[in-house]
Amino acid sequence: GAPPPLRTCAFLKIHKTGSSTVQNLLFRLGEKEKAAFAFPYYTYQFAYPERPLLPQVAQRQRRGAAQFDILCSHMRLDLAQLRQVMPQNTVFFTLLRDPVRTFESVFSYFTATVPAFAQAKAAAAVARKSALSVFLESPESFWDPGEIRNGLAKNPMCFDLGLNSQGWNASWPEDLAQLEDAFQLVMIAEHFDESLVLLGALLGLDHEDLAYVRLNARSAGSVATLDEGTVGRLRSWNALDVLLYDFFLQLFWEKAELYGLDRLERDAALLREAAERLRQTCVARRGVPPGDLEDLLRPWQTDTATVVGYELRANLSQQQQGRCVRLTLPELQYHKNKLVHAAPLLPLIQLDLGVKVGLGVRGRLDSLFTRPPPVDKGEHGIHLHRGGEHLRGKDGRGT
Ligand SMILES: Nc1ncnc2c1ncn2[C@@H]1O[C@H](COP(=O)(O)OS(=O)(=O)O)[C@@H](OP(=O)(O)O)[C@H]1O
Repeated sequence: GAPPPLRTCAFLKIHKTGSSTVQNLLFRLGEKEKAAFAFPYYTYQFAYPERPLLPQVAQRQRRGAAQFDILCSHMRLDLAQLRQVMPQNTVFFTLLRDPVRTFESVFSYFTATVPAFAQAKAAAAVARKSALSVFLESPESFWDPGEIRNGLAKNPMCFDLGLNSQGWNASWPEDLAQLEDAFQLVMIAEHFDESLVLLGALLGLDHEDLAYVRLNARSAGSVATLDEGTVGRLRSWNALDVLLYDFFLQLFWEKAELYGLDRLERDAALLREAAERLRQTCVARRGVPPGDLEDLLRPWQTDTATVVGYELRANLSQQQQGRCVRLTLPELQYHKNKLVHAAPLLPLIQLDLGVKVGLGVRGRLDSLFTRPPPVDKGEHGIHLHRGGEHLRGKDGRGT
């Protein structure tokens, strides 16, 4: 018979954990299943790092759908609002990565745009040291916790999870318990394939559905080698992310044992084979520098990190091309594509305020990615990219 429909799900996309790879998989699945996406009305993320989620939700596909099926764009978590947007039976899941690797990646990618990092970089130029080492010598001296754009400068995973990420606080155990309760699965990037197998079990997906290529990876030259001292300083600066990760890593292995460790390894191997087949079909060259990539497949670059991509095979059939382009399509292009081809969008969320949002006209959508964003701090509490330089940067709409 027909496969069971995809379960309704919300993926909290945490920066620099491998989240674009998971998101891409959800986009492809959702498209195939004609799912109703709750996606950001304006751009590729929901008001980040602010948290007014509701007014930012728009949808496409399955016109007249009574509810959303998938949500997977960047936001800073606000569980209450997320629960209002998504139906009650939604599967919540997210992905964590080793906190040292995560922070190194966050630092490298956002050096110029997170103020605390930018200051360290300026100081480093004078001291002729690396920005990261200067930052870690005295992070407090660069870090103004009152500045929202510094959210990613300390415990970035906790920040994206909506926690108080600035330091130890009394509500921590309760916050963790709440997350454990809310998320049916917390995947671990260091066990990516095993994580996907568990996700597949949760959402009713098979190996072919779960095949992926690693997206949004930096070039080897952009990745810092970390000595032992640096690792220690990174861990102590991001102590809450370390606690968070250790907690969910343990939980991950408990889930893995319930699934059966042998079975998990077997299924992860099958998944790797499926992924390898897909790569063989699609990819001519991996690790391709941005200059060699066409616009459509070039991942967003920042001033301080080089992000590599994929060159597709030349002789693909039209059907293969559709599949392969989607497989390697970067986050911003996937969103843009959805937005541009989404006409007419449906007004979906009726705010308490009695204001209807989410209804767009085609012309406005088409220009979304070519003109500066509307700076609307206005009536409906929509704070688009307020102060979020890196966010503007990632859109490629800035300078
Ligand atoms: N499958 C898999 N397994 C392990 N690691 C992976 C995977 N896919 C992506 N990555 C790494 O994740 C980093 C990109 O994370 P995100 O996509 O979350 O970044 S972003 O916040 O959306 O910009 C980026 O890390 P760095 O290369 O260290 O920057 C990717 O290499």
